[in-house]
Amino acid sequence: MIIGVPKEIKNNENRVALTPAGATEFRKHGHTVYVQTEAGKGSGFSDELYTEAGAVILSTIEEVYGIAEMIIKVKEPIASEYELINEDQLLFTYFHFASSEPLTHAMISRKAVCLAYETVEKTDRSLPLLVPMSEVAGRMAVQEGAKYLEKPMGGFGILLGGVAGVKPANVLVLGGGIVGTQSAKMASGLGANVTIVDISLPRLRYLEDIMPANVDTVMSNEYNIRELVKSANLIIGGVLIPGAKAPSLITRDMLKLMKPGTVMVDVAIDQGGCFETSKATTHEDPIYEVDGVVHYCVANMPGAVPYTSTLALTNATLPYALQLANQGWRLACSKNEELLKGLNVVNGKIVFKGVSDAWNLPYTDVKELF
Ligand SMILES: NC(=O)C1=CN([C@@H]2O[C@H](COP(=O)(O)OP(=O)(O)OC[C@H]3O[C@@H](n4cnc5c(N)ncnc54)[C@H](O)[C@@H]3O)[C@@H](O)[C@H]2O)C=CC1
Ligand SMILES: CC(=O)C(=O)O
Ligand SMILES: [Mg+2]
Repeated sequence: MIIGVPKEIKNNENRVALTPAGATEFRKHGHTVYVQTEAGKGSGFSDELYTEAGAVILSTIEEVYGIAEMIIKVKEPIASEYELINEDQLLFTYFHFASSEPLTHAMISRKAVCLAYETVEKTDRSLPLLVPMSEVAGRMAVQEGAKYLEKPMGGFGILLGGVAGVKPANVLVLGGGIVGTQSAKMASGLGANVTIVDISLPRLRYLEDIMPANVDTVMSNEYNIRELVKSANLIIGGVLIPGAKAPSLITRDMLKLMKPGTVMVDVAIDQGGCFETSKATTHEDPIYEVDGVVHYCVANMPGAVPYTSTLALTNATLPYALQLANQGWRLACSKNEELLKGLNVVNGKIVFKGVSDAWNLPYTDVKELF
């Protein structure tokens, strides 16, 4: 198969979807890899390293989209890429369709085959291609939160861990999945008082068991969240209903209950966000304020730490990408349920229920397309 790796063009997105090690694996399986020049630069991989690994460097994004049967990317295509996408072309990347109606319509009209990293799902319901980036974003959420809690950055002016004789900060984590667990580990390690809320009692039970003593677990419901936001200094949003629009757990009226300078990091922004007042921001301009509350809503947080993120992401994606290249998407998806769940939009039809529900568009059972 002919594989194309474009350079990411989302704001400050320095990850790349394939490393030179991955290019070597594709070559060993008889595939041809085209990489856009400087695609790996931000992650520390020069064009020369790809060439040595057997890939061919192309100078423009148009050439990459023009030649490839499968495009491997990191982030969803942005508007300037839409017209480069061809009918039947396989796109393997994050899409987060439920947070973007224009992207959904664009991919329908391009008639491409869109296999989304974030909905590839194992039988134990884990999301193997989301996990590594959720680990990164969960950890980063605490770093970013700590930074914006500093007074000169617009925050309340509290140190997460406090010092002797002074209480630490209160950190509220919404969702105790991968993001929530990593955030809680980081924040508790710094000495903050952490509360994790989740709707899953077994998950809360597990977290209660493994977390240190400065982490509490609380059932997620409106009443409890309304109480907890009053004393929170940092709120981290990490809830997920796979493939669907995130629920708004923090409504606008709750901001009035918070202390001015409270910081809210909405990691779930890529699925539309779990705070009613969230709107996606960029690494260049990451925060804004509503009612005295600082909002950080960057949709590609791991893009800021590409050395870590590219390796973590490609460790997980490569085995799936190789299956797609070796067998083609139809055979690979019919043999592997995990990949089948990644199909979101196929040749103009929405085949993922969370996406059709998000935009009130018709749903087609993916099995009809085989
Ligand atoms: N902004 C960014 O750069 C990044 C964003 N993400 C996003 O972060 C979000 C979380 O991802 P993961 O932690 O991997 O998901 P996950 O599936 O591991 O965890 C989600 C948790 O939310 C809980 N949940 C669902 N509804 C809830 C509710 N009403 N109240 C409380 N908890 C609820 C679930 O029980 C689950 O434990 C996703 O939207 C993901 O796409 C992930 C990586 C990077
Ligand atoms: C998961 C995601 O949105 C990211 O890694 O950017
Ligand atoms: Mg405890």
